[in-house]
Amino acid sequence: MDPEAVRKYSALHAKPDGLVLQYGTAGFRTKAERLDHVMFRMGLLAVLRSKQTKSTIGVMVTASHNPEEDNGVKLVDPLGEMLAPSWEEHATCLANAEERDVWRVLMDISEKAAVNLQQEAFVVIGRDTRPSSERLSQSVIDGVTVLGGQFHDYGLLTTPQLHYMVYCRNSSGRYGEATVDGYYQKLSTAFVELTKQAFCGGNEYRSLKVDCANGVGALKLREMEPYFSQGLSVQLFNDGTKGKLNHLCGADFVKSHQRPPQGMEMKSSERCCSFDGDADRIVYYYSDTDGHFHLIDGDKIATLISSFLKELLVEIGESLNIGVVQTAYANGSSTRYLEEVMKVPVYCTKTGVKHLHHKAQEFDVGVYFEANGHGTVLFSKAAEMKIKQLAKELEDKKRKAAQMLANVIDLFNQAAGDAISDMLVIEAILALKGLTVQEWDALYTDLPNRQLKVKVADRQVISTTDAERQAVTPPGLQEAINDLVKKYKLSRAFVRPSGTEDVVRVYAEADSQVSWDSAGEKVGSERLTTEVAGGGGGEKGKLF
Ligand SMILES: CC(=O)N[C@H]1[C@@H](OP(=O)(O)O)O[C@H](CO)[C@@H](O)[C@@H]1O
Ligand SMILES: [Mg+2]
Repeated sequence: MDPEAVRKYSALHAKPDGLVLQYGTAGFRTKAERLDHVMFRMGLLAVLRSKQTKSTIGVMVTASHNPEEDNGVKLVDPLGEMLAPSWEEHATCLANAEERDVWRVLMDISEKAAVNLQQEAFVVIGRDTRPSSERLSQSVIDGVTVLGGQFHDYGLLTTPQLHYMVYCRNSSGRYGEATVDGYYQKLSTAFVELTKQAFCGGNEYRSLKVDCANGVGALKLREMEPYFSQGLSVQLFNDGTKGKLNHLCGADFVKSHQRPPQGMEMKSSERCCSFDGDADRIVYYYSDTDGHFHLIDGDKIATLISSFLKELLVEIGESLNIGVVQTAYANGSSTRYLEEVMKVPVYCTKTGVKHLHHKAQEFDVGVYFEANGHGTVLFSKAAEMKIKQLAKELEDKKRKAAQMLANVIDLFNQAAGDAISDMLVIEAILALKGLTVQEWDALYTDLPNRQLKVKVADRQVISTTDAERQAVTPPGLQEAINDLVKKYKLSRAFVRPSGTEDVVRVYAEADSQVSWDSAGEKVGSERLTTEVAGGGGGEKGKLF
């Protein structure tokens, strides 16, 4: 650790004057050309975090579903989870430090977090396919090396693959082998084992169209296909050979526009899905015989998965508890179905995977999904041990259920939501249960809903409580929402400041198309833009 070297290299990755960025819901995200200094400094910070935790730390260079010109970076903690909140603050502090203060801030962080500077450090790095990502990940490496950290650069990876690598390395290989081949092997073996019994019924379910958002998911799915092709054939669209990343395609586009991606040839009743740009989200959809588009989002994915898991848990007859975690964006119909029909407890957390992940850890089997398709299932260590033990011991029928659960545990990415892993789980469940995509969709009917983005002068004037479902400030806002919502059946609306974009998000749902349009429009444009934004920089809220 040489202060002079840090100063010298830092100057080569200088911070643009006056630029202030914040470590948000998913790390730093902005236009790629503003991020060089942030990358270098996150390399430095990853070394400190690695020393402090005496573990391998991950750095992922991606801006997920955001436009190709953007980029971003986030750190991955030892068990493959998101960076601890206190270190998010250190990250923001370091990213915004003036050039001359960088060394001092590093020392401050080391002192506050009791980092032993003599400790060795190891950092693993992954990146998506954006044109800027290779250069920016080189800046991360510069930061790591100048502080004397060791590193392994995995190059192109999906975000969940990087989380997987970190988890593997910190569990001495118990979770799996920390290579892409290890990832492919682990998931594919579990998938093939799980679906073995399904094939007696023929192969009609076994093909799937995948929109890869022109992102890294295309490369990785293509590499992986030979490992699982005996159980599933995938046809890739938007594979990056021509279109632009996330442009008119990908999970975020499909979910927010509720229409198919460009470049996908959909025939009626075919099962299709979309990944986002870094392949940690997935949504399914199909078009019916009348040509109507049907979206199957994260809520319906959570429902399918939890009903499958609940049946297996009942079958093995152990008292393992299961819980489903959602956010305020979950469709009211999904929550009602889970609670009232399936009798599974449902919990609501703030937006952002780290909140859901944290809550899901409280259960033996914790299912969490954001409506936008980011999610996974976590199994407690005790549940995993018990299930794997029962898979060897029990009499026939119960053993089969325990074996299925054991394979499901291996198939889910326990570190992060993962489009590839979720896709394989869903395909296995549909095959095992003999469900068509329409039958899955028919589990319940979504309440019509709408999201608006509203640009306001200062989005932080809005603060919320009750897992973001109630506005606390500015005064009067919640009362106005309540008055509106009262007028419509089964309706619900809330506003919150986005953690990733400079906008306020408005959500509204109600029992008919007419109601939600007017409710959404009213909450969105009238109240927010005229009163909350205070006339300073507010634009008319528009549907997107
Ligand atoms: C409504 C919505 O989809 N919000 C997204 C979005 O967060 P915001 O804080 O709403 O900007 O980006 C997050 C990170 O990708 C994701 O976790 C979350 O679900
Ligand atoms: Mg993503």
